Amino acid sequence: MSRLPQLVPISIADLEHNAHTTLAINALDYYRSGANDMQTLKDNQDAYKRLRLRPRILRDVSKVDTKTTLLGHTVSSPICIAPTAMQRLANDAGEKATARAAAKAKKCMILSSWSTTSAEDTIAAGQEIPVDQSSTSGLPLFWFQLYVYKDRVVTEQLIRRVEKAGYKALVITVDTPFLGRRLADVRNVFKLPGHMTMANFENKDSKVTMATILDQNEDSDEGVDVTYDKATGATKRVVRQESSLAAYVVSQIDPTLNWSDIAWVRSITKLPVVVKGVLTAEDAKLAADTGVEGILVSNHGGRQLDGVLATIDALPEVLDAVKGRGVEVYIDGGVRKGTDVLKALALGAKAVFLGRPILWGLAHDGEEGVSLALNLLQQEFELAMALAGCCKIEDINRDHVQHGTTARSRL
Ligand SMILES: Cc1cc2nc3c(=O)[nH]c(=O)nc-3n(C[C@H](O)[C@H](O)[C@H](O)COP(=O)(O)O)c2cc1C
Ligand SMILES: CC(C)CC(=O)C(=O)O
Repeated sequence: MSRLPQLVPISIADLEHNAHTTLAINALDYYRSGANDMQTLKDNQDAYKRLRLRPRILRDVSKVDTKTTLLGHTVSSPICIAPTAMQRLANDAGEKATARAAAKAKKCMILSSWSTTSAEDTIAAGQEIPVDQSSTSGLPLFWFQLYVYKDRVVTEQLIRRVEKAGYKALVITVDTPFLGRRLADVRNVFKLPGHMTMANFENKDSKVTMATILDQNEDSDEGVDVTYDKATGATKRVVRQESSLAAYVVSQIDPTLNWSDIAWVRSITKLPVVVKGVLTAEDAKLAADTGVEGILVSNHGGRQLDGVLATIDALPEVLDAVKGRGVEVYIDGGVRKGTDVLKALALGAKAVFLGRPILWGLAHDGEEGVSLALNLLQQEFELAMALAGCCKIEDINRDHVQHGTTARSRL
């Protein structure tokens, strides 16, 4: 495959370009893909482009402060890191590099259950970064993303470990009873390279190892390719394997998950709970009824059910549904520019979470690359705030954004 030259990155798009030139194809495809036609993947970004900003002028924007709070913790900015599995595919330092960059920027990072570095080692890497604990401009914050295993003992053990390690919230992913069908991963028969592990499940007491699944998958006869011989016109059916991730999810993740399980998790931990993957008013109300502290409006970066709303289009109904219920509402999916962050906050999101931009940074230059991705977004956001007449997060409101391209007075 011919590779394009690298760019000196000055935007997330440049970092993505560079990742395309350096990553091995199975990692690149795994990271960039959405499910099926990838309609939702594309729409997540397009929907931001359909919104227009309404700036205010003459407001003394010489100083812009982006600090905010997440479930009572002050962080430097509402720009946060979404959980993405298997970060060592991008760079050998993987989740440790991301944690260090998050800590340096005093931002919130959510670690995936399916990280290639353990929960303990990841947070320890972040905690190695010296921080002034009395700082009022924000502190690093680590949350843990939980996949609920069929085996509730495995799930509970993991919760105990992350509580002990110092994670401050559990983010339960609720949109993955089965893995969405990402065609490139099926074609590539995606596998985690042998020297990497799903590090949270490698202890000797746990029956759950990726190796077990890979072994099972070696014998699997799922998936068929049809090849066509031009010379003879003959077709041949070639049996091949599925993406090992899909097999892993089927074998381990509980598709019976329902609201009573969210209540169960709440009953066994003192950590606040965020549900990740809510897209409708109906489910937002149920989440609030269950007593969760946060909702992350997410379509999993377009990787699960293709054809759902872009998250920025789903956000208003979720916010309306839980208004006055004391639940914080966050968003992820398609955030690539500072103006996207401003639009999401103007519509009412408390914070935005970045998935792929962090992976592109990691692939570009490990910890430095993640810092670069965070800094580029942060600088763009500060500039967007200033140009829209906002000095602090509380200044951003619903009047700063509108749907459509027609002036409001003519709507
Ligand atoms: C490669 C990759 C791996 C992901 N792994 C997880 C995961 O382990 N757990 C999870 O809840 N979400 C996972 N997600 C979804 C992200 O948390 C997030 O919802 C999504 O990436 C946001 O969209 P964006 O990539 O456009 O920013 C993953 C996304 C990607 C791209
Ligand atoms: C291991 C994967 C199933 C993690 C994930 O959520 C994803 O790839 O989107």
